[in-house]
Amino acid sequence: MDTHLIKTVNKLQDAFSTVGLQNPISDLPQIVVIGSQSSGKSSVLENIVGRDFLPRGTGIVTRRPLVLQLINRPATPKTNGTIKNENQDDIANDLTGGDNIDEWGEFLHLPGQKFYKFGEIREEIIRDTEAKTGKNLGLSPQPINLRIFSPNVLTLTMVDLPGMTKVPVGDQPKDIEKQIREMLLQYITKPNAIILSVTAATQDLANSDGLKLARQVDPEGSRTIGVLTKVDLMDQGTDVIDILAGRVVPLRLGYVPVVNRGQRDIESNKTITKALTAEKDFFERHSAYHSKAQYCGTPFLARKLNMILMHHIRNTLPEIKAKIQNALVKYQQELTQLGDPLGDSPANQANLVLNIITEFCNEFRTIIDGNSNDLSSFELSGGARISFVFHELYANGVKSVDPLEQIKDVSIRMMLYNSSGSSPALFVATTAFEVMVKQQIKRLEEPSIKCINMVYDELVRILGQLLSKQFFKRFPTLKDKFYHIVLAFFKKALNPTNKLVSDLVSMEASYINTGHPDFLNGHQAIAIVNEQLKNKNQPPAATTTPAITNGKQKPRSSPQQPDLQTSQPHTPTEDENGFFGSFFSSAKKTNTSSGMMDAPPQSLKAGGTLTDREFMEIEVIKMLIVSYYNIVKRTVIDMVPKAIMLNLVSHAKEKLQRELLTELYKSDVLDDLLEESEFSQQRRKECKKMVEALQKADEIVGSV
Ligand SMILES: Nc1nc2c(ncn2[C@@H]2O[C@H](COP(=O)(O)OP(=O)(O)OP(=O)(O)O)[C@@H](O)[C@H]2O)c(=O)[nH]1
Repeated sequence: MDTHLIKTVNKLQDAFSTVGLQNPISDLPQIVVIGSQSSGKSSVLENIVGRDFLPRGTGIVTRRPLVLQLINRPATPKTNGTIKNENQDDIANDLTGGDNIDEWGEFLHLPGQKFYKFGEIREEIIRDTEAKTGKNLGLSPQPINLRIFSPNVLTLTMVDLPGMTKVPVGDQPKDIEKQIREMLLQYITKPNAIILSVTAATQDLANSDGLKLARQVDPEGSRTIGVLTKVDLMDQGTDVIDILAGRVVPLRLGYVPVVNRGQRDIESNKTITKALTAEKDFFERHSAYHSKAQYCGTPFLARKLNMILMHHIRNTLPEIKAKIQNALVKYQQELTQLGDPLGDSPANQANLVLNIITEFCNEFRTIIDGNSNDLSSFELSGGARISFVFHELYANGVKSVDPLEQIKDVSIRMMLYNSSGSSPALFVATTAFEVMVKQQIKRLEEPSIKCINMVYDELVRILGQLLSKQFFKRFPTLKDKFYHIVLAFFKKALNPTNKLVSDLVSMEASYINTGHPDFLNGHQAIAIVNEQLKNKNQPPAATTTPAITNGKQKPRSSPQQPDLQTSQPHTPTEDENGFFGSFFSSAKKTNTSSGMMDAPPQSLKAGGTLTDREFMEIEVIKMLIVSYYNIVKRTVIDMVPKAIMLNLVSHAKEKLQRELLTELYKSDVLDDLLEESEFSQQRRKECKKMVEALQKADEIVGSV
């Protein structure tokens, strides 16, 4: 093989292996040898490879495909430090099978076994062929896979195939011709196969089986080279000049006449080197060829192949160049992101910390305000999540609190008794209403505090997002510090926020503004309830009369109170007219029966059937509670988010930067803060190495 081609490919392969990229030219065309039996295919292949390792001879010799992978590997440096010359052992290794530690063969079916003697490779091919096909000329499509490692070969694949034959002999099946054709087609149909169609010059070219088959898969002849063997065996006075001139069966890539070793040469162990010299002499001395001797013989065939391979490589170069360029851009970008290694200059360090703090805070504000560059279209982020907490979670949480859920009619009744003190009340007790509504307002503190915690969680989430930035990967200590400082800052802001929010709720509870324009006044409430009472006392219409709860209407009957719908309408007695009517009436009954006045029991409870007045009082109170509660709900839904924004979110937006600067922008901590992570240091080295290697690779590709 052309050493220039080998060197070029090696350079490209080196360029790629140093940068760890998949080598795009590893896929060089396969060279496939086809032709009639004994036309000299194996001989041609051997001459091209320059090694004597294939079984050759008369009759059918190649009976299984031989897939020969040539693998280029660098020569082992000599102990004296000089690199071995590529060709220095060329002759020594010939036929004799002399050992060369840099060249060996390996069979797929004998993994791990290295064959340094090429004669032994041939023996193994014969042994394994017979093992699979028997000794009696049988054929098999099962390939023998052989890899040859050498500094002197191109990494490419060559395939030696059984010769085409028509008449079965020995153990061969009747359709041997068809079977072989199919076997060959499998290999030559691949578009990257270069077909070496071998025909003995002693044979009629028009009947060449190899050419006919090649034309089937390559009608243009763009990848078929005609090889004419046994030119030395032609009758005196005949030659292949007409064929070479394209006057017989023209081929775009032309024909190359060669002279391989004859059977006698093989038997006398003539070396390839000697055979090549003899071939050269033959063409130079032959009267028909001597003027065109440079276009004849194995070296010219090898050059032709090299040219085709070079052409292929040139075609692949733009792709290689693009791959190198892309990788270069990628690594250069990463290198820029990693930044330069920091010098010890305190001014540099301080500047960097300042920049990181500024960038962090800007980004933090941007995320909260929703102006971030990487806005997601899949999920809510940053400020939008906080807004969701306020307007969905918190607002709905507050709206769902039912003030009457915890207020039973009996407790209202009890409260009414108690709030009127020792004198019977004249009308709806304001005190009872206020006491009850205040208790209910206090219940709004819990969802409000929960809302603060949810917003806090969102801030921590944003913090996590920001800490995943590249520069924090580079400085783990700085990242850690940021985390703790910012978290502590948020936590500190929680206290005034909690205080402000609970104060807001307390404010609501501290003064019940019955003069609020939206508040349902007592008269309206009484009118509504009176209407209900009227309906109640007119059965059966009363059965549909609802009581008002939390602004909604629901059936009034409940287990805690007598079912007013079923109790008979009654005229209130004198006793029952007071708030304590029921109680006194029952107490009186007790006293009358015992005939004496006992001390009141330890625990006194209001009981007995509700009077209409009590019913009215209870319903009015409930209605007022619901009305007032709705006003308070609206206020907290409006105010609590404002309080959280003021003391937590906006506070962070405004004051976080100062906090970070106070804590981090100090000369005595800079050294520790900016200690780079192992990862960054390592990665920078890797990237630098890659950039250098890629630049070199780019140069190499440019020079090919
Ligand atoms: N004199 C002479 N003999 C040749 C030439 N080429 C091949 N031979 C002889 O022809 C015979 C067949 O050569 P091989 O290389 O085994 O041919 P093949 O095409 O591989 O044979 P099969 O694999 O059996 O089809 C051998 O005895 C070779 O020595 C040549 O150019 N000149």
